[in-house]
Amino acid sequence: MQSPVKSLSNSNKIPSHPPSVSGGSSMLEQEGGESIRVCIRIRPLNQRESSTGNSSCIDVQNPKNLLLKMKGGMRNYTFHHIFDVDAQQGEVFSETGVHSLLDSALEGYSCTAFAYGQTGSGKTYSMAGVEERFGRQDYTSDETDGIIPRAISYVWQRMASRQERYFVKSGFFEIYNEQVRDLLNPSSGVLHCRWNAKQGFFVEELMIVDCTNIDDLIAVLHEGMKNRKSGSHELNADSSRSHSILMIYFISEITSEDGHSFKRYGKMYFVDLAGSERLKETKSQGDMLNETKNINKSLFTLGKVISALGDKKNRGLKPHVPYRDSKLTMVLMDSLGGSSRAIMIACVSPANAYIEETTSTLNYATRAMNIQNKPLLQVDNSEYLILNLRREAQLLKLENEYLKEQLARAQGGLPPMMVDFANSYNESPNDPVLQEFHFEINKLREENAKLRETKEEAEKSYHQSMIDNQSMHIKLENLEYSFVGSTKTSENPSSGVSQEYTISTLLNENANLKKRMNALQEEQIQMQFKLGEATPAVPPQEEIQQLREYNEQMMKRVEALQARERELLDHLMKAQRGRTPKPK
Ligand SMILES: Nc1ncnc2c1ncn2[C@@H]1O[C@H](COP(=O)(O)OP(=O)(O)OP(=O)(O)O)[C@@H](O)[C@H]1O
Repeated sequence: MQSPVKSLSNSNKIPSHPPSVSGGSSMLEQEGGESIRVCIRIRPLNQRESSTGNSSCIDVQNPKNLLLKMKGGMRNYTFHHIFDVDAQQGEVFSETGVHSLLDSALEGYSCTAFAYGQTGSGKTYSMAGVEERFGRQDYTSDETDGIIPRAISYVWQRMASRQERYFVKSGFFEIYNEQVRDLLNPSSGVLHCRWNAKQGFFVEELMIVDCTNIDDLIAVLHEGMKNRKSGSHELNADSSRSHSILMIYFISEITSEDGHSFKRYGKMYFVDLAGSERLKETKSQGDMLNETKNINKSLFTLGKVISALGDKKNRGLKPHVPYRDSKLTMVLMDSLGGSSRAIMIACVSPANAYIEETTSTLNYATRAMNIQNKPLLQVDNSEYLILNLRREAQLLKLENEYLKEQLARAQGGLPPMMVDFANSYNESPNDPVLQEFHFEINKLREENAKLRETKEEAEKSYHQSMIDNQSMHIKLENLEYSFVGSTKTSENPSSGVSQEYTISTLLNENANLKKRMNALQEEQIQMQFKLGEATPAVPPQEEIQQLREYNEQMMKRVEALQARERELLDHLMKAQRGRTPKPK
């Protein structure tokens, strides 16, 4: 496909750093969704309006607030951005945030920019530029170019600066009198709108062309604009009588260092809606009257959809949204309350004669600000696989860090919480990126197994300390028992009195030891209780060390007691034989 358009003039050069979409009022909502960014554009009063004595009924306070001068007083409106009458096309392109949408489309998201407003309010001018220029063979780009030609130029520059390889495809259709028509292949007649789980609503048998360069895409725009249904009426000599939808698909192929590639499917829709108009104002008759009725019907359905989605009462609920009531709302389903990122440009005339239409547009736009979308990345299956593996690797890394941290704190405890990764992924695909993930996961698994082993050893050593304590306790019990026996023996009047002091000292010593052993046992029970809990409680190294030292101390005391016992028994025996050496 050839086009006379080569590139945008220097005066229209797009800034290299696109402005943030969020600006002051964030596009991202706390609830996890993303609201539609709504901008208002006020066009200048036209000649007809000025000559009939109209004045402006809109007072722009600042880029976010405007006052509407109504009969009963002023009404304040707030939007994400307001373009006053003197706003230039380049400014509209940058401040609407279309840049950001295009960048998202290149990342694999679905995005939509749509223009809404009364007939003659500047929708086509904002979206495409001066309509009549598009049919001309000598068309060259200039500053009247609207959002779409600028977007094409911008996105082509962006693609050139990115590493990924992109395949660009495009289609252009219109909805006229509730019938879908292919703007690139008008002879194909009426097309059907179908639905499937993967794509949602889509136009069946629509011509989709490959665009290998910027000119191909510009040519799609020109061809479609030329074929679009238009008519002349009281309010607009070149009025679009249909809703037009230009679709641009960006299929990106990302190639990793090892040569593996996977795909992302991003798309950008530009929707130029037919005007919302009052029949009496347009003075439509015949076919045009029917068109106007149909336009209003589909816009009425769009209004119902916006109301259902934007009504704060419906937040968190699943209200009935009448998407299926019109072709327009069917094809916009994904853009409204779906998985797209979206921008609405609501165009208004400042003329006080149209204050009713302007009020209606501003109210419509206000409701649209409440719509929450949940943008989703469109990727192919292998990408999902990689994302899952990445997640798995991340979990293993976390486990690994946890184990290391626990080991650093202590040389004991229970095995950590286990995640059953073994069954979570059964495929062993051949491609290198996936293999690399498997390799990394296996490495982490091995490392984790080793860490667990070390922990188990530390745990065993801890348990051994416990067992030593217990056996020490038993020894002490036995020793105490033997002393109690000795005491009984010492009560024998023939045994003498000098040993009384030694026996009571030993008994005191034993009682103290027993107390300490009970305390130790108590500690041990608590430790066992801790170990039995779901959350692994690892006894700190310090604690184990203390237990060991305590064991050693007790061992010494037991040995001392045993020596004392031997000495005492010896003393008692000698005393019985009539020789009574003094105890030490
Ligand atoms: N901001 C603007 N600055 C200068 N001219 C404008 C501006 N907006 C619109 N116009 C002019 O006003 C006329 C009507 O605009 P346009 O065709 O874009 O309206 P529309 O909303 O698309 O109408 P319809 O719904 O009937 O197609 C055109 O001649 C257009 O060039």
